[in-house]
Amino acid sequence: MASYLTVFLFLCMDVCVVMLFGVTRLSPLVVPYSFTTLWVGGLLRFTALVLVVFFYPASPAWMKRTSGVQTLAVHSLVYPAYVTLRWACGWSTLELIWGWHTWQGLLQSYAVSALSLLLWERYVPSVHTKKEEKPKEKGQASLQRLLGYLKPYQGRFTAVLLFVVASSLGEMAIPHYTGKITDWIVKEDEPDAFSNAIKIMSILTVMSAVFEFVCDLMYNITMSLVHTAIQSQVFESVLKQEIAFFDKSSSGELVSRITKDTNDMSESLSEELSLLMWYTMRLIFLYGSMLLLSVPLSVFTILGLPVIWIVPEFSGKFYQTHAVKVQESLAKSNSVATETFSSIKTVKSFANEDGESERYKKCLEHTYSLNKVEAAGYAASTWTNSMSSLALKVSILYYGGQLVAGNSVSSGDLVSFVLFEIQFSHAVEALMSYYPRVKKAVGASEKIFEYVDRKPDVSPEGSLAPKTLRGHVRFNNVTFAYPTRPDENVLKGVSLELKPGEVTALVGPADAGKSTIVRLLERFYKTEKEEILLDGRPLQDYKDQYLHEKISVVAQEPTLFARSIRENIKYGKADATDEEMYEAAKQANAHKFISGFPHGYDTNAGEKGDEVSGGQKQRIAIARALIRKPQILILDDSTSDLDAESEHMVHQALLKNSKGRTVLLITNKMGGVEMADNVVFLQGGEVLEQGNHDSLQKRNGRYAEFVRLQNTSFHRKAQEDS
Ligand SMILES: Nc1ncnc2c1ncn2[C@@H]1O[C@H](COP(=O)(O)OP(=O)(O)OP(=O)(O)O)[C@@H](O)[C@H]1O
Repeated sequence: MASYLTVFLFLCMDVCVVMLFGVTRLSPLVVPYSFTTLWVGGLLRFTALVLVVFFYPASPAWMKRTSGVQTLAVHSLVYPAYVTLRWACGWSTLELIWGWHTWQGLLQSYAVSALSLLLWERYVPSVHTKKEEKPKEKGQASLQRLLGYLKPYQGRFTAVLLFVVASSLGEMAIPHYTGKITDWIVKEDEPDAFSNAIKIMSILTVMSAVFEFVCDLMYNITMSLVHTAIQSQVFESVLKQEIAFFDKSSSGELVSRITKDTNDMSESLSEELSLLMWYTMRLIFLYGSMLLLSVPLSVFTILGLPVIWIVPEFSGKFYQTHAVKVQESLAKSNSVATETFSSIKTVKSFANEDGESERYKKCLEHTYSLNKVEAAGYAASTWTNSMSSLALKVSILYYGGQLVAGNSVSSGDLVSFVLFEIQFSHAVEALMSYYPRVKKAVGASEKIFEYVDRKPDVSPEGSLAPKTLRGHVRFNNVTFAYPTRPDENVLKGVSLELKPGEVTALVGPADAGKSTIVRLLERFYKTEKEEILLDGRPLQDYKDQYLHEKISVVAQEPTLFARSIRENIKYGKADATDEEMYEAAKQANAHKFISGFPHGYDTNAGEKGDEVSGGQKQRIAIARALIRKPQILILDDSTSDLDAESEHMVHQALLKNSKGRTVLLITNKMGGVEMADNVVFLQGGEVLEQGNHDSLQKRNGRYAEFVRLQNTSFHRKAQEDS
C-alpha cells in the first residue's frame, strides 16, 4: 500500500512541477530565456523528485540507490537535453521548447525513464557497485574461455575476418544500386547510369560470394581443429581424476560430457559464432550505409534497438537455465543405456529387459518434461525477438514516409534505406535468435569446464624413481574409509609386511577389506603419509608412472579390452618383444590355449574379454601383469576361475620365476595359501592373525577355524557336484 502511495505522490509532484513551468511560458519575462527556463525547469523537477524520494519515509529503497537517482536525472533532464541536441544540430526546436509540459511530453519522458532504468540496471554498473568488484558471471567466464581456444589460430581468424569484411561490403551493392536505379527511373536524365549500376552491382556481388566461399572453407577447417583440441583436453582431464571421482560418476555421464556436450559447444563455436561474426559485420556496414542516406531515420532506428536487445536477454536467461537441466537429464539417460548394454548378459539372465526399458523410459520422460519447458523458453525467446523487431520496422516505415512527404530524402534514397533497414533488422533479429543458442552451448561448456578445472583429489605426485627397488612393503596402522562412505572404516588399524622374495597370502572372509589393501597399494585412494611405506619411503613419494611399472596387479575380475590378445598382453608396454610376450603367456599357462586359436595371438578378446572363457581371461590378465616383470606382483583372487591343475601350474611357474619378487596372493583356496611363506588373516578390516600356515593352524585360532570352514564347504560342494 505504502509503495502505491509513493508512486501516486511521485506522479502528483512531477505533474505539478511540469505544469507549473508550463504556466511560466505565458509570462513575457521568460520568453527571451527559453533555454534557461527549460533547463531550470528540468533541474527543479529533479530536485523536487529527489526530495520526495529521500524524505518520504515509505519510498522504495532502490530509488535511493545510485541507479534510482540516475533514473530521476534522466527523467527530468532528457527533454531539455533532447531539445538542446536538436538545436546544436541546427534542427527546429521552436515547437518543442515550449511544449515540454504537454501530456505527450510527459508520457514520453516516463517511457524513456523506464527504458533508461532497465539499461542502467543491466549494462551500466553504478559508481557504488563498481567498488564492490562483482565476480564474473559463470556464463561470461565460460564464453571467454571458449574464445580462448581460438587464440592459437589468431592468424587464420584475422584472414577470416578480412574475408568477412570484404564479403559484407560487397553485399551492400544490391540495395545501394537499387536506389540509384530508382533515381534513374524517376529522373531519366542519365542514360548510362542504369547499365553502369547493373554492371558494378553484379561484379561486387560475385566478388562478395567468392570471398564468402573462401572464408567459410577456412573457418570450418579451423573450427574442426579447435573442436579436436577441446575434446582431447576434456578426455585427458577426466583420465587424470582420482578413482574416487570415477566411483561417483557413471561412465555414461562421462561419455556424454566428452561427446555430446563438447559437440554442442563446438557447434556454437563454429556455426553460431560464424553467423554472429557475419551478421555483426553486416550490421556495421548496413548501419554505415543507412547513416549516409538519412541521419534522422538512422537515429530513429537505433533508438528502437535497446528494446530488442533487452527483451531477448530476459527470455534467453530462462532458456539457458533449462538447457543446462536438459543436458544433465540427457546424461542420466545415457548412463542408464550404457550401463544396460554393458551388462546385457546379466540383464538377460535375470529377464529384466522390461525393467531396464522402464528405467530408461522414466529417464526419457523426465528429459521430455524438461524439453517441453525448454522448447517453450526457446519459442518465447524467438517470438519476442521477432515481435520486437516487427514493431521497430512499422515505426520506421511510418517515420520514413513522413520524411519523404517533407522532401527530406529522395525517393531513391528511401528505397535504398528501406532495403538496408530490412536487412539490418533481419541481422538484428538473427543475432537475437542466435543468442539463446550460444547461451545453450555456453551452458554445456560450463559443465565441461568443471571437469577441465577439477583438480584430482590425490596427494601431489612424488619424484622418487630409484634404479633398483627391493619391493619391501609395510602397512603401519592403516585406517581407511572410502570417500563415498566416509563414516564407514573399511580398514581398522591394519599393520602388515610384504617382504621381497616372499609370497604373502592374504586370507579372510568376504568384505574383510582384502581388495581395499590392494587399491591402497596402487595409490588409488589417499592415505596418511607415513601409513604405507615402500622400501622405507612413503608410497606417495614415488613417481606415479614408476610405481605402476613396479607393481602389477591382476584384479579379481580382470578387464580385457576389445582388441587382440597380443595388444591385451602388451597393454601399457607396447615396446615389449614377442619373445617376452610368449614367455609371460607360458608362465601364466596361457600360451597353449592362445596358440590353439585360429588367429593365435591376433584373436580378438571381445568387449571386456567376453569372447574368451573366465579362466582364459584370468590367464591372459596374469600374462599382462607378468610381461612388465614387476618387482611386486599382486594376484587378487585371480585364479578363482581356473581348474585345480591350471591353478597349480600357474602357481608353480610364478614361484619359480619370482626370485627376489614380492608376491601378494589374495585367495581362500588352501592350495595357494599353503605355498605362501607368510599368511595374514584379515576379518572385518582388522588383521587378526599372522604367521605361516602351519604355525597358524597349530595356534588353532580364528584362522584355523576359517580353514576348517573352507574345507567343510569345499567337501560339501564336491559331494554335491559328484
Ligand atoms: N569403491 C568403494 N566405495 C565404497 N565402499 C567400497 C568400495 N569398494 C569396496 N567397498 C566396501 O569396502 C568393504 C571391503 O571391500 P573389499 O572389496 O576390500 O573386500 P574383500 O575382502 O576384497 O571382499 P571379497 O573377498 O568379497 O572381494 C566392503 O564392505 C565394500 O562394500
